[in-house]
Amino acid sequence: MPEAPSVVGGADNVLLEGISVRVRVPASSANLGPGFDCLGIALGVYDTLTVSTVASGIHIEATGEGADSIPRDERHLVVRAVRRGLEYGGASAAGLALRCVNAIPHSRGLGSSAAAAVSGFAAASGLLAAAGVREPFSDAELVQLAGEFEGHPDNAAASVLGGAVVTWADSPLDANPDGVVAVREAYLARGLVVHPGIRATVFVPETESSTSHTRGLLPDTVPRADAVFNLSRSALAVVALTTAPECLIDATVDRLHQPYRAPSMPQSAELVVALRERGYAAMVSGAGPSVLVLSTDAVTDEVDALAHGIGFATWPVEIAEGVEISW
Ligand SMILES: Nc1ncnc2c1ncn2[C@@H]1O[C@H](COP(=O)(O)OP(=O)(O)OP(=O)(O)O)[C@@H](O)[C@H]1O
Ligand SMILES: N[C@@H](CCO)C(=O)O
Repeated sequence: MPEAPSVVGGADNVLLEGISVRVRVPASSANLGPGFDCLGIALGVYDTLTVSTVASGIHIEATGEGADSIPRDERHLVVRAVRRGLEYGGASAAGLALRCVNAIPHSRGLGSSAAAAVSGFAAASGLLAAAGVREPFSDAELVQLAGEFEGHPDNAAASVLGGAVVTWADSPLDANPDGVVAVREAYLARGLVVHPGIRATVFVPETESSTSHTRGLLPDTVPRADAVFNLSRSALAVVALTTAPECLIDATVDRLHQPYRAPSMPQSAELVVALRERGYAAMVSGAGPSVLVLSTDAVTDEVDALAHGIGFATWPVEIAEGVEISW
């Protein structure tokens, strides 16, 4: 089993002013139907971020998605991830200047918060490397750091590694005098080689949906038949994504989360049904309300018009490479 990195560190090195790093991070779609919390795919919609060390304070210039609503101080998700990443690498910065150009829509099931976390840790990695403090973080470290920080390693791993991913968590057990306890969740991931014929289309509504709200709609226990159903379909999803795209329709049916979330996003549920009736492997993207189609053919104009009629924009997107860091 691959080793998860250990999250330790301090803030021994204060980085000099004038170090800059640039990051480009893709959006992602989690679950891919049945693979609740364990499958994801990177999508070619990108946030770009430039982070520079400055003498003091937090300076944030943001354009694009979320620019009107995100905080411009230490509460900013990317700032928090950069700070945490520097701490993990044994350093700190007196001040940070961020330039964010955001194209990933927020709260639509396209992994914006995971991408923000990944971009922050990737920026910290670049700053540490540019300053000569340490080697850049490995992909495994980025998955662990961003997964732990943001809570959705299925999104985070896709944004780190690109392509499609399988993620899993492991809680190593530690014996202490009071008994055996789980010490810490380790987040691990492996990439899949996506069949070259598969393309992605996302249908994005104007309406937002909070992931924490729609997670709260899920039951704590499910019928065994539904669990078995999803086991077989998520195993099939790995086959369909890599070697058998003709199985995508069967491989993207889910009984663990979409049925429970459907009442909170009726248009998404309606669009998934309409697309599947037309032969497309359609599913809610992550926690919704966007809808993802994986197919070998482009969607038709009729589908585009149908989606538009119920408030969704049609975005054909590439299956993306993972995060890029330059300094
Ligand atoms: N680039 C960003 N910069 C700062 N904050 C961000 C950024 N992207 C997302 N966020 C924060 O994350 C929130 C969205 O998180 P949420 O988990 O609800 O949606 P999501 O990540 O877009 O969807 P999902 O996790 O279902 O794919 C935003 O409201 C904002 O507070
Ligand atoms: N697997 C998570 C993804 C959230 O982005 C969910 O469906 O809640």
